[in-house]
Amino acid sequence: MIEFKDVSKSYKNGKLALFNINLKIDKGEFVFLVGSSGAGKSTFIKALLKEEDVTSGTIKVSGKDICKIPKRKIPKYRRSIGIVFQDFRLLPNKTVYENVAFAMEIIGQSNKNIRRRVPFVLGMVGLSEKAKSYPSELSGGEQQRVSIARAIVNNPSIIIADEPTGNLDPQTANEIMNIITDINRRGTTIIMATHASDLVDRMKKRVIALKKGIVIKDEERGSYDYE
Ligand SMILES: Nc1ncnc2c1ncn2[C@@H]1O[C@H](COP(=O)(O)OP(=O)(O)OP(=O)(O)O)[C@@H](O)[C@H]1O
Repeated sequence: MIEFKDVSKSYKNGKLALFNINLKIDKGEFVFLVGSSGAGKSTFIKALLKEEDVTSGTIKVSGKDICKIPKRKIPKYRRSIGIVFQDFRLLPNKTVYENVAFAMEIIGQSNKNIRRRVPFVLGMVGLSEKAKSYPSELSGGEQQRVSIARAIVNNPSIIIADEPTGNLDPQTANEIMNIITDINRRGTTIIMATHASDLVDRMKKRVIALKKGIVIKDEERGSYDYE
């Protein structure tokens, strides 16, 4: 499903952020991406989203070399991936329902589909009762649930979660992990960058550790430690 082949990335200032990355992530896998600050996690994610071009090597997603996607088709490619951020990034003037519906509107889904699908995903993340609330009326955990609903509403085959529990207390973080695990069980590939060592150790999923842009560990049922 995802394949990095000899991928390196140096930024314009000469900083080498990824070096010779070779890895495959299968459909339906759950992968933690770990490493200290500056190790290259964000660059890895940006390369996958085509927000940054790599300097050399190829990245294939669902059999397609994403380096070759023409500019005008990049938005369509990005929409095949759901993204969850640490800081939620909800639209403050839209309700919970409208935030999720908006993700369907921008890809031209019919009102009929939207009316059917949005309540379903809000149910999946346990937010049916909050459909009419605004983000400012929600707890951090609830806001993250909305952002997860928005990420999955168009049925992406991959979800990228960049430190999704970073702003949440431990119990709320656990609830969010349960939701992400549930989405993974339904067949969605999950790539989650995190510093939450306790979560990584408990989940016993594949762990890819980066250090100075190099993969220093790639373990099935792995643990957080990477030194
Ligand atoms: N736009 C940029 N221009 C130049 N250098 C950059 C740029 N973005 C990142 N870097 C550098 O590339 C390296 C990898 O950064 P990256 O943001 O990928 O790390 P990270 O593992 O995501 O860190 P964090 O956990 O703090 O988010 C760092 O040395 C960083 O300073």
